Amino acid sequence: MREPRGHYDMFGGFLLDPTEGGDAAALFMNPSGYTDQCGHGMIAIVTLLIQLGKLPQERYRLKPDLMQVRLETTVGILETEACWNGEKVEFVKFKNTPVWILYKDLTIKSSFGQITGDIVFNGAFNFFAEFDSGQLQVKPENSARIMELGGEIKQTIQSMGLEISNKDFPQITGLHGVDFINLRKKDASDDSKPNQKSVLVFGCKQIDRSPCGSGTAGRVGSLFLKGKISSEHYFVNESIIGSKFKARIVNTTVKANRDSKPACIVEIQGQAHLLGRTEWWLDPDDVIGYNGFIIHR
Ligand SMILES: O=C(O)[C@H]1NCC[C@@H]1O
Repeated sequence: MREPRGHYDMFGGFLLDPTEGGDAAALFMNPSGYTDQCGHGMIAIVTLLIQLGKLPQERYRLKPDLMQVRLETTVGILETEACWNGEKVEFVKFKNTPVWILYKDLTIKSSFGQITGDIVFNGAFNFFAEFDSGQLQVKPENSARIMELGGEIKQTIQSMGLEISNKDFPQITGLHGVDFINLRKKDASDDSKPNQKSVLVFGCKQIDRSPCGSGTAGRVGSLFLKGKISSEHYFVNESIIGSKFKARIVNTTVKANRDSKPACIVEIQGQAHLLGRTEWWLDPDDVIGYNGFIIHR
């Protein structure tokens, strides 16, 4: 996702042929390299596959307007359901890979002061921390501060020598991102308003524009595992630019990390829109554009 074709915060995915019985396969990437789970990318890819007619009509399996699509990812085959009205995909739901907590209530020192949060597995390892919106509000105007602090927190955690790995997916190690959360006051049974506004700083200090599908699963799953929310209601997470994902706990009896950790499965619902199609060319004489570049922040 490098310049000149992409930009610093751009997120992408390769659509690949399935090899393990799924309907399609996806490999996600950001400017710092490949990444393991991407919820907003899955919602986008399923929308694209259906709206461009890449999946046969006989896959209308559940109800006339609900299609089941199985996506192969680096964290296994993930089940999705898409609501297709014959013209557009109205929403996509997917069941995230099991969420579990690696480190609970970890306190670290930072230029912001002491910050306490959890390191959670949601397809990658992320550090989730709540911030008082009076002190640090999740909004585009604060993105430079959030980005810097996210990079600092990630570096601090990485230098602590903590074991950050998953026995179910040995290829996934280390911290992927830092999730900044502002809680919203609302009645838990109100399923329409956001429960929180959040932003994930991931990779080499990229700012997520989406509410982060896998991160929303990580946050909701860890709140459930800590006994802070029930599985009865939807949980709505709002991104830094105001887009929203809805989440709900759909399985509370799973175990993860080779059966050593209590885990849960969270279903995420969101919407994507197709923007266009681009054709890129590679000119071997173009010493800059051939490999692309990023200007680190
Ligand atoms: O939606 C998500 O899950 C992704 N967003 C950026 C980083 C995460 O992988």
